[in-house]
Amino acid sequence: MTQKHKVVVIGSGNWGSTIGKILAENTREHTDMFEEDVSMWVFEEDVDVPDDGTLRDQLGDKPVKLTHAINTAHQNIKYLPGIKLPDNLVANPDLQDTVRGATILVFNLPHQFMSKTLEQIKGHHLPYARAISCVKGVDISEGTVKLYSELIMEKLGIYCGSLSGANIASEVAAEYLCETTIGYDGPPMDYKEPDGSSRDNLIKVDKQHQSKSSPSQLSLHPVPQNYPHVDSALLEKLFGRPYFSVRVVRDVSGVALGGALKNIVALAAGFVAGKGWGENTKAAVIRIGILEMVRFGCLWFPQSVDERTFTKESAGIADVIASTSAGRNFHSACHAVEQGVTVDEIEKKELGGQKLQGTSTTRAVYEFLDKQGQLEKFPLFMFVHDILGERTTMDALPGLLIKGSKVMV
Ligand SMILES: NC(=O)c1ccc[n+]([C@@H]2O[C@H](COP(=O)([O-])OP(=O)(O)OC[C@H]3O[C@@H](n4cnc5c(N)ncnc54)[C@H](O)[C@@H]3O)[C@@H](O)[C@H]2O)c1
Ligand SMILES: O=P(O)(O)OC[C@H](O)CO
Repeated sequence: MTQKHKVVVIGSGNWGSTIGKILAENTREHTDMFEEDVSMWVFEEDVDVPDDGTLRDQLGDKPVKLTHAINTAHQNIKYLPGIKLPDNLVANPDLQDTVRGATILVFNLPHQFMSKTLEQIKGHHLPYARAISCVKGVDISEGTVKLYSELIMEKLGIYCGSLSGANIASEVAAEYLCETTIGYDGPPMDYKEPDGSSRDNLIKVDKQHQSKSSPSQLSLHPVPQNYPHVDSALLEKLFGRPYFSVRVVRDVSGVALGGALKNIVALAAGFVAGKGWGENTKAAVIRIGILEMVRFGCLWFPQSVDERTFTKESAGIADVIASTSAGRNFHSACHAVEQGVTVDEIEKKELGGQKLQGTSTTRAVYEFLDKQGQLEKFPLFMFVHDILGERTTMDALPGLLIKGSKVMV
């Protein structure tokens, strides 16, 4: 192989910076396969410098640009404070410059910002780049439901897998052992054509990744032969760390969907905790939530979602467990009930600019199910939506759980 992969991260929040750290640690260890520097696109903003002697020596005591803080102090002082980032993780405020020439794009943004970001990237990336989406959410538009891995494929015309798991960012950044799942089912003919840039050599990808409501076929440019193959072995080298155990599976949709829908269940669990109703009630909510996650996958991603992903992989059951105990969605829902305010208010007040994914996912999923006339099959998702919009109260939950205890997949 004569070429090395150029890896970039798009997004620099709590998880974006953590994944950036992992990638940069690995590109430094595998310089035979990857360029050592990893560029990270940062949505530029002015940030206050924490009252810390070393940081103040490096950055001063006036607000600074976030990119300057990351590239000087090697710390994301706003979204991942207290964690040392490798110095080969290079913050870049210019999105198009970040993706230029990159062969592996890792998307790690709150889903709210994805569509606009993809519009800005279009035409500035390599046609044969490959992508991994770490985004937890779904895109609902014109009556269809799409995963962000799909949206990336459609908007940029490049193959995209997904990464999701029980991965509370602060714990991963502190290097406490955890697992993750990567869904990747890239085209088998990826490297057969010597000239990857030739338009004549497009590869057709057929229904291996698409939801029922999306187009079933996509034409892809093969990766030139002189790059290391993007396959499960390469992905394990790029993402796996002694503290971050990676399993690669083929169920891209199941992995992405697990990460998106568990946030609705985490909100429900948080509401229960806020009421002080205890672990049995929370367990009942989790059980029904998992059934609804599986049902959603089976209904709208029947060709691709493997039901077992939800029960066997970190992207399924393990993520539900972590998120219903310690995630931001869980804590925000809990505090909202305790303080008698909305979850949106808690997000603004307590999260320091971080973005909840569960509230907008709940609203989007509800809107989609409503259009499909399928709401009654998802009583817990409906309940979370109604609590968020103050259309019902927590007193309705016991009745729902008793009804839900008879719910079968
Ligand atoms: N934080 C976690 O523990 C965690 C773990 C696993 C997966 N995830 C998922 O990773 C994804 C990214 O989450 P995160 O935790 O890195 O982000 P975050 O919640 O820390 O969000 C803040 C990010 O949004 C950016 N931002 C703000 N306004 C923007 C705009 N207009 N355009 C573009 N970007 C803007 C900020 O610069 C910052 O990088 C989400 O889908 C999340 O569900 C998060
Ligand atoms: O903090 P949350 O609720 O966004 O959850 C974080 C991760 O998704 C947990 O795996």
